[in-house]
Amino acid sequence: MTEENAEKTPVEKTSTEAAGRATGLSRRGVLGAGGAGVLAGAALGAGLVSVARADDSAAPTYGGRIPFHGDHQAGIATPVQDRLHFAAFDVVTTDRARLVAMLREWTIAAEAMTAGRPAGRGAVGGNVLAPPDDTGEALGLDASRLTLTIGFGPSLFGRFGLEGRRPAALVDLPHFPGDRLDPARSGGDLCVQACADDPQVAVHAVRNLARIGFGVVSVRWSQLGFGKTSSTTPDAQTPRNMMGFKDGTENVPGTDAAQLDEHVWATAEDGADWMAGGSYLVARRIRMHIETWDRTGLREQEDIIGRDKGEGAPRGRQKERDKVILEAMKPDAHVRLAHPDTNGGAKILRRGYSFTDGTDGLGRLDAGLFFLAYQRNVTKGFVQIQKSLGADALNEYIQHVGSGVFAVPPGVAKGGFWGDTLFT
Ligand SMILES: C=CC1=C(C)c2cc3[nH]c(cc4nc(cc5[nH]c(cc1n2)c(C)c5CCC(=O)O)C(CCC(=O)O)=C4C)c(C)c3C=C
Ligand SMILES: [Fe+2]
Repeated sequence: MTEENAEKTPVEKTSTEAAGRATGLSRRGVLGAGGAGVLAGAALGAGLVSVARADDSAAPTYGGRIPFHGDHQAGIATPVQDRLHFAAFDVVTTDRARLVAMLREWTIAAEAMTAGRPAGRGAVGGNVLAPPDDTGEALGLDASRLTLTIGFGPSLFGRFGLEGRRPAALVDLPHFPGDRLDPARSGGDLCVQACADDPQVAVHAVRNLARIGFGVVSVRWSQLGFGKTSSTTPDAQTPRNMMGFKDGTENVPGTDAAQLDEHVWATAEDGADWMAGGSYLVARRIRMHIETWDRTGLREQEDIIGRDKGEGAPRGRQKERDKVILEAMKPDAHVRLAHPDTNGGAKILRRGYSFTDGTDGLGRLDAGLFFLAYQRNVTKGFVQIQKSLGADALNEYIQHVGSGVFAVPPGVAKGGFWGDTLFT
């Protein structure tokens, strides 16, 4: 933890102190600018309202602000918000200096937007002959606990003088049986994970980064998510996925420093000194055959998962948090195969979201789970567990259709920029 963040909860609680640090007008401040209202508007609109709790069990704390700076990027161990906009980018320039300049600009914009301020000089009030710096759709909205998390894909490391800097842990994912990966929904040189309680805030952030990056990056694919399917706060109510089951019961808690160090945060000894304090992200778009699932009997559904549907209790137990008895589950139950005891102790921090992208032209919902998982070692984490899930009874009801793997660098210190440990 940096000195500054050491005494703070993940959601910044103070208003006056942080307001003093805010450099620009808030989104609300811009709208309400005029006379004495400006200062008050700046403090409020920067999203600096106090929130009673730092977990995600409370009603959405629109306006809550999650600090951008720190040893680790926000959006990994911090409490999971309700909405996602994830985007993967191709770098379209061959000029390293332009890429670095864009990362600096992105960082400044990300600092502003996660604090509830507009990008650049804002959406209004500037030169009327020039396009505004900010696209404007988040004017009047609070920070909404927005987090922006950047990652670098394997394809970035063959260029820009980064040859030899690719971490050994950033492996290409192998082909898994049943994969039907669409290249148009896979890969990417960079990714940005935007999470917020308000979907408009998340979409606004990605849109403005894409706009700033024009000529340097172009969006390769993106995914919206509407309901978290995991939690980093075990005391909070566990969310449900599109199959109706509680999802995220057994996850790495965002407050458990020992587990985070063991399973999530990379160290210099892991092979890449620039990744110390970072993590590795696996993203998978997993389509669910919802209609088939909905015609499956309740007992069979519960056997497939290995937990009951109502309470989320493991097979043979009563309560969600009761210790699992793997032998009480069918040999091909999802939880049994994914459990650390079946995988040499492997644990990943899941942070996925449900998605529904309309229908597929055959009258079926194009819905599922946009699976996001952070880990210190992709081979020992996702790859190990996914291999084990080759025997999963759930496979009859799901298909992996998109994929990406990214090195997520450590957090940014004040005055630094996204990826500075890699590029400088
Ligand atoms: C490779 C990793 C995993 C993939 C891919 C995956 C897909 C997937 N999972 C569900 C639903 C549930 N998963 C649950 C638990 C669970 N899943 C994984 C890993 C992957 N899941 C792990 C590591 C665990 C925890 C195992 C444990 O330690 O007990 C559960 C149970 C509740 C919970 O603990 O989260 C559900 C439900 C779906 C629907 C899905 C693909 C669409
Ligand atoms: Fe799972």
